[in-house]
Amino acid sequence: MSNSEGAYVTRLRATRGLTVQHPQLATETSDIERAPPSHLNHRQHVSGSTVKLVASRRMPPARPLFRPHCLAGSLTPFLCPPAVFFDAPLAAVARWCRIRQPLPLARCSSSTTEAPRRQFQPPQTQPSHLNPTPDNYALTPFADRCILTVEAGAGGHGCVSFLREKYIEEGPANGGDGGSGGNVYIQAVRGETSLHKLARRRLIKAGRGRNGQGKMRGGERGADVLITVPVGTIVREIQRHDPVGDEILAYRQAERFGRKLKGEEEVEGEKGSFRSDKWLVFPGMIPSELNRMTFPTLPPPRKSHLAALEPQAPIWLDLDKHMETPMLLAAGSMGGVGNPHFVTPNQFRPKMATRGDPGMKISMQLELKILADLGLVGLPNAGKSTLLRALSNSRARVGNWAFTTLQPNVGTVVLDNHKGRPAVMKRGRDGQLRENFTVADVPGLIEDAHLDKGLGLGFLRHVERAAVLAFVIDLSAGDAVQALKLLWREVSEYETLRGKELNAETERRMVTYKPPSSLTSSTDLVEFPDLESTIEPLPFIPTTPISAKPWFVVATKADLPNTQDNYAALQKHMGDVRTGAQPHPSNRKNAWKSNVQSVPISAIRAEGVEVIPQLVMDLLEE
Ligand SMILES: Nc1nc2c(ncn2[C@@H]2O[C@H](COP(=O)(O)OP(=O)(O)OP(=O)(O)O)[C@@H](O)[C@H]2O)c(=O)[nH]1
Ligand SMILES: [Mg+2]
Repeated sequence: MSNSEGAYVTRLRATRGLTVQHPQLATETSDIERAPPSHLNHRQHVSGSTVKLVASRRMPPARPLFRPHCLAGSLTPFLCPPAVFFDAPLAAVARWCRIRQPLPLARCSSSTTEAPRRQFQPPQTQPSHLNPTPDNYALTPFADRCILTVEAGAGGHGCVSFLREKYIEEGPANGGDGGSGGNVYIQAVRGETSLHKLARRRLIKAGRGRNGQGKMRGGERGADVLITVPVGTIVREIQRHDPVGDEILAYRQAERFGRKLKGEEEVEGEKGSFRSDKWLVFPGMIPSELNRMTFPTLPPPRKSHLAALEPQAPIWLDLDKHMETPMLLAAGSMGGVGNPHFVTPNQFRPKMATRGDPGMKISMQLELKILADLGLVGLPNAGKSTLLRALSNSRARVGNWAFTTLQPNVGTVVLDNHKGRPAVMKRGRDGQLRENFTVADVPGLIEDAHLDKGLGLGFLRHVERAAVLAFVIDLSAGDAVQALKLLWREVSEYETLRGKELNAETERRMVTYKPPSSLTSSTDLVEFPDLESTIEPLPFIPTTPISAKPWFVVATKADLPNTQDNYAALQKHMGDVRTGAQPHPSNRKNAWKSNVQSVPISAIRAEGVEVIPQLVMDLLEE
């Protein structure tokens, strides 16, 4: 790590007699040593029963990355950087600081006894793509759900204008009509893997139509917008504000029941009064003239003919296929009409035009149903991120401590780079030759993750969204069969929990059923309230049960000594599961076990990983 920007660690409050099990990697230690000086003495400030300090050039993130319960002995001021992780009770995190001195290993070694921990093993190889230093990573922004408001373009205003030429002092009306607003389209495309770009934008507006101009020139159409989302996105409408739609409804009702519309009360016959939201008048007009003016009946409210292509409200779309052409979400509104539209035998020079219609606003929740083709499930520090690096060009963060990965990393494994024969020739569901598949490396699961421990339920949700699961098991970290059982226990407990919640949710919705029209009340969305806090949670997306998904085991770190026996036991267990001698680790009846197998690999040396793409492709067809 270059030390130009300095190393950041967290200063810890001092207490006596506690153990510091030290920076685990030699690389990290040397990073700390090379870090620029500061005023702190580590002996006074490092305490706790176990702490791993890792230096990083990254500045503290703007938002907390950890939730309190994910750290044993929760840390109060919640500003943990990605670079620091504590895995045992500590006094508190005080503030950010720079380290002055190197942290000598000897001084920090244990004095009080703790539960025995795995001894630090220095890395064998030089830093490389598969054995990177902890600061060699790229954080891929990721979001799998977001709330988005789209607004179709408003129409441009009509124009009040008159012909003026030599010898024609008072020419006829020649104001052009306003242009219609831009449309909002949506398209699910291959290659997108995350909704983070949309999550950041929150509001997407199509362009407004331009106003009409003199000499009968119509306004230009507003610019359309296209929202591209990953394949497997669910779009659910939360609220809708459609002023023109409401007007059309009111107009039809008034026609049917013979009621007068707003603005027509005071006048007799067919003429209406001035409505500032509907009419535009000649700019040179004085107020008294305006008062004397009579306005014709407003033209009936209308929508663009494209509105017929909009999906029915409330919108619920399951975009699970690549779309060749975009789909219309909200059509732009119509522009206002120019003053020639109001010429009558009595009124040759009307001084009014109509304003363009306001655009429709729709608030939607977008959620990724499918995260990736392959999901890597494993205990913390098992080697998932290293495996992802070995399979793809991902630069997921790798570090020899738990919870290095805090958010899913989605990498793409290229099967065909168009430079020769594809690595694996398989056709996807759409009949096209597959060129790649995606792999999601999710944060590690720990015991009781289903009770929201560790990084909790959010990440089990990601596990649920992969088509095939790979259980990554560290052969050097104790009994591999037990580890596999523990992972399956968490996953299946989560499945049970989800089933219960789904039932409760269905019951609740059946009791408090609201017709869709009441959901789409147009008055709710005039301003943008904090939708995330106001909306009721939407129902879960039904997906295949986790235990019914195809899965296999990746036994990693097979390069380390004394791992053969562990692998042999695991292989035997897998054989037993396949033949039915042992129950499926999830203990579920309809669990998938037809072709379960284990693959021994060394991700750090990229050995054995080449069989995984073929295996995944086979399982994706199941
Ligand atoms: N010897 C050896 N070490 C490995 C192998 N794979 C990963 N490691 C090391 O194991 C440590 C943890 O690897 P990560 O890839 O960060 O593990 P992870 O499962 O992503 O960890 P979390 O993100 O914290 O859940 C790193 O120090 C890696 O260098 C391997 O095949 N052989
Ligand atoms: Mg990781």
